[in-house]
Amino acid sequence: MEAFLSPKDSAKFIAENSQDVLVEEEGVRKVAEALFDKVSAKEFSLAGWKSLHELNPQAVSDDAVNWVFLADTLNFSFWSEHEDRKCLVKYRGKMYSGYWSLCAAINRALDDGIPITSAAYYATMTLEQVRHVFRSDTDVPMPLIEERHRILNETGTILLEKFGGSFVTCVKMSEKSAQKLLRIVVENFPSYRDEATFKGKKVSFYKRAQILVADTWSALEGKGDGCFGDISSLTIFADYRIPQVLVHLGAMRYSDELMRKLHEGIMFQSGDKQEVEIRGCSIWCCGLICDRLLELYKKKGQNMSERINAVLLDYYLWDYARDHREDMKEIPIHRVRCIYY
Ligand SMILES: Nc1nc2c(c(CN[C@H]3C=C[C@H](O)[C@@H]3O)cn2[C@@H]2O[C@H](COP(=O)(O)O)[C@@H](O)[C@H]2O)c(=O)[nH]1
Repeated sequence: MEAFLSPKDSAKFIAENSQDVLVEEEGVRKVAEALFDKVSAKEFSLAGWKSLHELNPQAVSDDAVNWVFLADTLNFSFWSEHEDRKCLVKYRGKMYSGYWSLCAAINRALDDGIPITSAAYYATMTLEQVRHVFRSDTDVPMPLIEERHRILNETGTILLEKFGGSFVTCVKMSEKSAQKLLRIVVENFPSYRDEATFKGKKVSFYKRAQILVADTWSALEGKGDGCFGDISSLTIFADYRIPQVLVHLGAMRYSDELMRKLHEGIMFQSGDKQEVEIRGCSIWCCGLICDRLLELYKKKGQNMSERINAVLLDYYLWDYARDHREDMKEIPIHRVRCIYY
């Protein structure tokens, strides 16, 4: 059976053949120049994963790795049909939305003595228990709660049967290779198989698998078992926020027909031609921004390959998108209900 192209090779093929999404070379150059001075900021650093995000685990521990595995197993589809009616989770006096509502619910459960990060627990959770743990503090529930229940049971069972119930086993098996860990995750956990067909080719994005590797690297602070020598081989994580911010910044452009569909709030299916073009071009565009950034530093005689990679660029752009919602409202997200992002 023909193998899937890697996310990087998929992105190249998609960008070369895309019709409704275009990468703007001039916009890429401008974004790289605008980010030049940001590279040394904490928002663009590995340490920012903990120092900027109070809900992320702060310790370097097995518990932190299993927390990350649970969070990224459920890290999909938080957008709401109406901006003023959405799932919110209150934790330690603060309201969280979107992806952070998931993290707040996980930490709320742990504080309540529910071992939600233990595979032995979530492998056999009932739908009612999942509804309770991930309950919203508004009347809008977290989207796709039944899928989350199915994925928890499936993933927990596999982790118990094949890896002794801990994602640390997978990390150790990866022997400090991000690509090896990515392959272990995709080969063993079906819900992470974020793949599609585009113009007859089998393409992959592996958004949750790649962010799982990246978050594991961040939780372990790039040390010990998390010292991935090939972390720069990962791409950005093709979600629904990164494309929005790339178009907002002028690095990417949608055709008039696609922009009209986005403004109408039309739902896409995972694997649709235009949805694949949005995701593939986003990955390709961010790869070019990284290349331009590295070139700008090289011209100044500085090799920044340890400080500039797609993971850190992604974290920066994702946080930027979160903090500039208002400025970006003229660029709608593309709406898909799926378990991949
Ligand atoms: N490309 C990319 N996509 C990411 C993340 C994250 C959170 N992770 C990091 C963030 C801080 C910590 O550093 C975590 O490591 C969530 N998402 C995606 O966004 C969407 C949710 O958006 P909203 O509805 O606005 O919350 C959904 O598809 C979700 O899968 C990321 O980092 N990059």
